[in-house]
Amino acid sequence: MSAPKTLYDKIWDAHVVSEDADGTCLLYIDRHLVHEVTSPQAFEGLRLAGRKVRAPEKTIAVPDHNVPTTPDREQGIKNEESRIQVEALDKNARDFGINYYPVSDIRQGIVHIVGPEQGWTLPGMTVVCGDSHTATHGAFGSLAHGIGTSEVEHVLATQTLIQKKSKNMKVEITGKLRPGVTAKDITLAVIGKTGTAGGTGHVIEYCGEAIRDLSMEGRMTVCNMAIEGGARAGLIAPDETTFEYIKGRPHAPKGAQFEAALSWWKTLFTDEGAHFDKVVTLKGEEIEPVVTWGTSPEDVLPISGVVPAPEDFHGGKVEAAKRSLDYMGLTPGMKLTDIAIDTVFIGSCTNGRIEDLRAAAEIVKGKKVKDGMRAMVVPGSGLVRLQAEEEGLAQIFIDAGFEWRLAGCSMCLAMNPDQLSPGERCASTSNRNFEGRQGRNGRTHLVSPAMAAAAAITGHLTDVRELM
Ligand SMILES: CC(C)[C@H](C(=O)O)[C@@H](O)C(=O)O
Ligand code: SF4
Repeated sequence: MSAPKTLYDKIWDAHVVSEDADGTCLLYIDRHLVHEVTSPQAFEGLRLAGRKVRAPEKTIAVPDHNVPTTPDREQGIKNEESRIQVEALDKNARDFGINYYPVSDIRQGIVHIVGPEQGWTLPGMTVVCGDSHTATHGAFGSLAHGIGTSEVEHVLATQTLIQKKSKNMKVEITGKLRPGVTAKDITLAVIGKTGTAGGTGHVIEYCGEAIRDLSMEGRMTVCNMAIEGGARAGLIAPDETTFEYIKGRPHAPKGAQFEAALSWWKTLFTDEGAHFDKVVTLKGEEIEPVVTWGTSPEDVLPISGVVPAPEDFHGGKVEAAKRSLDYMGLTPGMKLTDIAIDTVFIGSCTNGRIEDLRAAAEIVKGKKVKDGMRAMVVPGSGLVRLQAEEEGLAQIFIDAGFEWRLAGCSMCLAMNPDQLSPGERCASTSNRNFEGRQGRNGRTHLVSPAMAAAAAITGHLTDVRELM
């Protein structure tokens, strides 16, 4: 019998084309997702070399970062740099004959939401994109790497990627989550525990009862932030929840092909006794709704906590905490629930899926957004938007005073008109709270969709359990 393998080992081994003596491998890539920010130079490189895209049928492009999300967006993009990037993608998609969802297409949205939604992302695949949050696709038990622009060109030209294998890390969430606690709280709590470097050099497999109990949407939220924990990728073994989600999607296999795929997908789990280089365990029952207080995704505390003092930390983190508190305009000892919020952003590839909007709408229903608050809901794709309208969620948000937007990355990062002004403070369902991330001198508190909704109603960071 062969040695027991992890899920990561299995997918890796199935994709190695060749291996050098030093362990550098050439990996076959099953899906290449492309957005407008990291691809222009890559396509230009192909043009200069007179090359074609090697596998256009496995290459999928969609503009997301730079697109405005206001209803008037068909009038074009005002910012020149943004407009040029999106126009370049339009042209490159046409010239190279790849799959494309332009801004005018109802299926357009954030690349990590569109891929799974359209059935491009499947278990056991290798998926790459010139974007760090490609880890999202690991929720299907696919090995999903973020890559740089020169690698984008390499994959476009050859459908392969040069990689060294990472180590195996297991993150187990045991037991059940308590009411009001979501996938976002899990993934933030994990980073709170491991730090942003905890996963460095590793691919994380998330497992345990609390992970098994999550929907595909929740699993994508968890894997999305693997990169924020420093990992190369995040993975969850596929199961009935996965197969059910995939079945019938436009690009998923059909009929006999589905059955054949299914019999392989069912082998995609970590064998009994397989070796992990690092193991982290959290108890599901002990996870509370969390928020970030600082400018790193590891600055996580339960909402019942208080703003920490620099002296609570050790080493380099003391200075970092000082700087964070200064930037965030917070005083040690202040209750987290006393932090006043002026902006709420519900969206992004972390939390812009239908389940996220349902969770937020559940809290918002019949209530009003606090006076003076700017609150927006930005569905992750045109199809999520449509579904939310059909389910009556859009109306709940609109009635409460939220702006109801078109799909895109929006206020997750300051590359489009949705930005914070200096000093503004946002409860955001996105994944990064770096300085300036949502706009120059803007302040970001990362939270779940339900927690963001609660803050929109009360005007301050709020324990969502009080509104349930
Ligand atoms: C613009 C893009 C390259 C970037 C990433 O790689 O993640 C963005 O999506 C982000 O979230 O910061
Ligand atoms: S939604 Fe945010 S994290 Fe996701 S791809 Fe867009 S900018 Fe990056």
